Amino acid sequence: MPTRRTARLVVLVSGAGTNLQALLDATADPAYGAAVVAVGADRDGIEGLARAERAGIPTFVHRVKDHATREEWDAAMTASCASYQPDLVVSAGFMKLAGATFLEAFGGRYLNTHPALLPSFPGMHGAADALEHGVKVTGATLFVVDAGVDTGPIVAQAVVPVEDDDDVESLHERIKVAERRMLVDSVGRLAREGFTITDRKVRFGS
Ligand SMILES: Nc1nc2c(c(=O)[nH]1)N[C@@H](CN(C=O)c1ccc(C(=O)N[C@@H](CCC(=O)O)C(=O)O)cc1)CN2
Ligand SMILES: NCC(=O)N[C@@H]1O[C@H](COP(=O)([O-])[O-])[C@@H](O)[C@H]1O
Repeated sequence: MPTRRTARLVVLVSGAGTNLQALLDATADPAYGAAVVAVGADRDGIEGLARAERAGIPTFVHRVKDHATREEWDAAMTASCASYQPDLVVSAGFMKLAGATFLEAFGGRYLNTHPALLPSFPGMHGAADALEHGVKVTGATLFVVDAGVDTGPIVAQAVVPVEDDDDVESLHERIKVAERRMLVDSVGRLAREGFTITDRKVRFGS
């Protein structure tokens, strides 16, 4: 990881892209230390891609159904990401699991933000699963993606309360407020300070 030049980020999205927007807003300040150089998606017509286009950031889309196999889709995602020479790839609401080819190219520098306090409530419905379980606090986790599902080394976590009258939407919105702050703070630090991973412990600094 560079600690002096501006780090190059490729951000992957599948939906609204509010986490992407938080990164785009932060990177407007050169002192942040990182720039979004491309945005990738697994589907067309999403607000996340529109946010990138409005910001003048190049985009790419690879739909699984347009590829003969999941491995070919994974290779296409890998090639498109690699063409932008990212220092970090950030999955921000990207609803596809990365395969072996992608992890071979970007393992150790592929980050994902998840709407629960991992290792509790992994998968696609972190906020709903936490609410259904009846926990009193939940939150968001930024981690370095590995071959498992939401099992990688944890970079940062943010805690939010669960209120008695929460539904999934109100809880997820509260999580997303804390999540965006955590994502922006942590990605900036990773870019400016570098990081090491030893025995699952992620530490800032090189
Ligand atoms: N190899 C990994 N890839 C990714 C991880 C990960 O931990 N390991 N995290 C994700 C994001 N994620 C939750 O945080 C997540 C995304 C998607 C799925 C999933 O089962 N997706 C299905 C398709 C669902 C759909 O398209 O509607 C799939 O990939 O076939 C689970 C967890 C980023 N990638
Ligand atoms: N398992 C992946 C997952 O659930 N990701 C979640 O999707 C939301 C995307 O919001 P956004 O599109 O507004 O950034 C975020 O809360 C993110 O953690």
